[in-house]
Amino acid sequence: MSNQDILWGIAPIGWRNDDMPEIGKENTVQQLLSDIVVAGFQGTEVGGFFPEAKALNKELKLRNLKIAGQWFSSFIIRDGIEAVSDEFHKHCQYLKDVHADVAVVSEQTYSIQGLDKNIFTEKPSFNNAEWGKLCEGLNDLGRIAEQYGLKLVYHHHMGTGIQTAQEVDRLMENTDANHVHLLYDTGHIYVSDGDCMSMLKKHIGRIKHVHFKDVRKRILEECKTNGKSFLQSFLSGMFTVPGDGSIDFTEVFQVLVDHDYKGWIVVEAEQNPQIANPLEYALIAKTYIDENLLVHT
Ligand SMILES: O=C1C[C@@H](O)[C@H](O)[C@@H](O)C1=O
Ligand SMILES: [Co+2]
Repeated sequence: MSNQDILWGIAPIGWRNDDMPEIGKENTVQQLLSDIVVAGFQGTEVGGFFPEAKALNKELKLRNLKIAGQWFSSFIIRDGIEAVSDEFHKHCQYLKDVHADVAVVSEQTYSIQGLDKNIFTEKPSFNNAEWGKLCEGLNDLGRIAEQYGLKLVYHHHMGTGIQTAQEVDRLMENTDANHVHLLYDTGHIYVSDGDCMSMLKKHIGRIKHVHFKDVRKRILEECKTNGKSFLQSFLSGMFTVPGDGSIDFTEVFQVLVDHDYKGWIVVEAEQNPQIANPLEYALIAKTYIDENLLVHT
């Protein structure tokens, strides 16, 4: 594997979190991007607080950084594909303008990820008609993404209708592999199913984007016992950067390398920036990657 095949990024979510815009407000885009350079990453994903394309490109160029992609909350089941397509075209145009590679899509109809509900017991499920509508709609969005030179990567997520390995299997079976790819997020599947290796091995051919999110198992168990929401769980420290939690990333990385994975691996650890200094944790992640993952390649 050559070093160019994998690009290493870190998401803005440790500095400022789109799920909770009130925390980390003091962290500017300039501060975030400069911290990313200091920590030694090659790029990031777009956060909700990022400026328009021209201004962002200038800040990126100053620091020789790249954009991997950006999250898009789709409501295909609730609003229908036509309404979503209009919005998605605009989203993809912005991503093209900032030279991104992927459009991260997550279906948010009935999602409880931002609500004050027990994230471990109250997730929604889709009925057969909703599944059909979603899969067809994602195929359409995948074709739109391609018009902008992007790959649509689907983000399975806690508290949504596509959370468990079984739900991801069904989504992969019923969408077109040419147009709908998978974003593999270690943290979400570990919290959901207690295992992150099966999904990786099963769908490695569809995985075109990766989020490295680690989980502190002891805190996960506490959050489960107390029936916490998604937001309360991450504020309690359920997630952290690779090497600081309970997931064995050497195993994960080996599978990616063995299957010649090409693309981004983005460290993504939402924590409260007032408790977990974002630059300090970015450095912990990079040191772990350099000393435990890249050392064997
Ligand atoms: O990729 C992600 C984007 C966030 O907005 C989300 O809530 C987080 O958990 C995640 O994995
Ligand atoms: Co993620």
